[in-house]
Amino acid sequence: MLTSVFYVLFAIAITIILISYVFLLLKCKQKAFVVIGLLYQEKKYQCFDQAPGPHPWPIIGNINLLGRFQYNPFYGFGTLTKKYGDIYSLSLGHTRCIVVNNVDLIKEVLNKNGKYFGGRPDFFRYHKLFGGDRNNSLALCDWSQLQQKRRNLARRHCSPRESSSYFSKMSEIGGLEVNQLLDQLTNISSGYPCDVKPLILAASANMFCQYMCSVRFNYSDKGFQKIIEYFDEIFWEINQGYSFDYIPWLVPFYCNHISRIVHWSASIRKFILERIVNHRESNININEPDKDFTDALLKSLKEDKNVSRNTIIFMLEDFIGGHSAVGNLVMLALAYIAKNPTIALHIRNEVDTVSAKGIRRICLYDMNVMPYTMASISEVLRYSSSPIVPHVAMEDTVIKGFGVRKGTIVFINNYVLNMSESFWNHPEQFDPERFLENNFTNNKESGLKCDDNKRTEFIRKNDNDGSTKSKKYGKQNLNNKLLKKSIPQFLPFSVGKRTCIGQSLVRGFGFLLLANIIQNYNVNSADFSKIKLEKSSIALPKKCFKLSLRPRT
Ligand code: HEM
Repeated sequence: MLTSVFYVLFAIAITIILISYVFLLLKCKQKAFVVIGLLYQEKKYQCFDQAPGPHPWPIIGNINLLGRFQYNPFYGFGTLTKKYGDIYSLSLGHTRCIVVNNVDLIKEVLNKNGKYFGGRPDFFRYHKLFGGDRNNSLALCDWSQLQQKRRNLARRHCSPRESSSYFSKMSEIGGLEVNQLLDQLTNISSGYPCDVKPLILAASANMFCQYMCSVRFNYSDKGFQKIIEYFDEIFWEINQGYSFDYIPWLVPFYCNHISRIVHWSASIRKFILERIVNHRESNININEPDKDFTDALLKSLKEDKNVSRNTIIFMLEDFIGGHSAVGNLVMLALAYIAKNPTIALHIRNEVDTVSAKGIRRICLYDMNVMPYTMASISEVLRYSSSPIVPHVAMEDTVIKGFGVRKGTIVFINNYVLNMSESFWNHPEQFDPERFLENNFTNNKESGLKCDDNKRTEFIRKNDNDGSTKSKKYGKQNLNNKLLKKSIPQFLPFSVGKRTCIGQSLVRGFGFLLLANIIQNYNVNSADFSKIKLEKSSIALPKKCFKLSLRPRT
């Protein structure tokens, strides 16, 4: 009896494996049918083969290859280029994917063909993170008119111009919150190792909450602490990849993990409703000018019948959640500074010069005259190579002559760009100087690598003129160094229609936190072996390394 059960199960398993294998092979061979023009007002199609790639295994496809590079899948993607070229196909489970590994291809996907690649992967996890529907999320939804509307609504608040009132509001709020953070740090800054991450996240969260919703929370508020922790968990989660994303029948094995995700996101939503939205909703005056982003959102709810209350709440959640990215980025910057004391010295020189040796705090307008500090933030972004959220082809299309079928996931490998020796000198070294230059000459024309410094005459301007000049030519500091303005292969926030909306907030609030901490503290670590910084991620685990902060005398 037992033997026959065994044979039946064995036969079922073999059948499943065979069906899966045939299915996978067929998917690899399918061609993309792409419209190439009109003939007598009829669409003319041409079919294109998919890019070649490694041979898939039944059921798992090529997941085994990524398993080998679990610590850094994007490094793994890079090594596969040696065999398959800069664009190749993979099957992850039964999902077809392409990986693009050079700057021209990346721009071909995101800029030239952005309208065809506006989708996002349909992972079960993504739905669970956003109330059962990933289209509630700004970053994980497919492209739609609603998404365009949401982006337009957010633009003014999230990408403020330096001359705008939004920018001065950011500076003011950021400065006040920095004072609160420094107060908190005095309690723990004895020079002994301490867990600074929760405080930095709380400061960042308060900057976002005040800027977007005109609300701030006490650092000792237990509800606030929990929500920051959950946001941080979600930020880590979004930056991870799991086999069950591609092999859905594995989901039941992860049900505890999934319940945790649901709990984090439901708790965040409850907090935002109870502590921010409900009160504001009852007091909204449609005739008064917008006080903040929350006002703009709530008014759009009244004015536009196509905008739902859910949309508003999830948008707020997405934007407030941006604080985790900033907090993690600042933690990373502090870790690199602790490891490289000369970097701290350079930042401190800028801070001391700008603040007349600490007479005042650093404000947002100082960004223009502190290019080394800004360069350090860029170098953290380069070195950590935060992955670009995968895109999905929304219809059959063609990239570099290879067919890409509707539903194909596109991995944009910006890690290879950030670590390429053809673009950067000694890319393995952490060196903010690579983002600085001495003059205004265009490096592209000279054929130099983007971090080669050219030494030509630079007209010295006095300090008062510095900010006007910096607006015109890029960021200039008091030592006549400039922050390089545009580096074509440096795409930490991606490009195209789905580019990051929060980049100005990242640079602004990140700068304020970093510069003011360095102004006041020497940052060190008692045990550098505990500072584990993974490549291809700016997300740190919830419990990460401790740092020693010693007040500057
Ligand atoms: C270090 C911090 C950050 C990095 C490196 C980063 C990077 C990125 C990247 C690479 C994308 C994907 C773009 C694409 O798919 O082509 C993205 C999307 C997005 N980011 Fe950020 N981001 C950061 C912080 C923030 C913050 C603070 C906010 C909000 C306040 C934010 C809001 C968004 C949104 C809403 C999207 C989705 C845009 C869309 O799909 O239409 N990000 N970000």
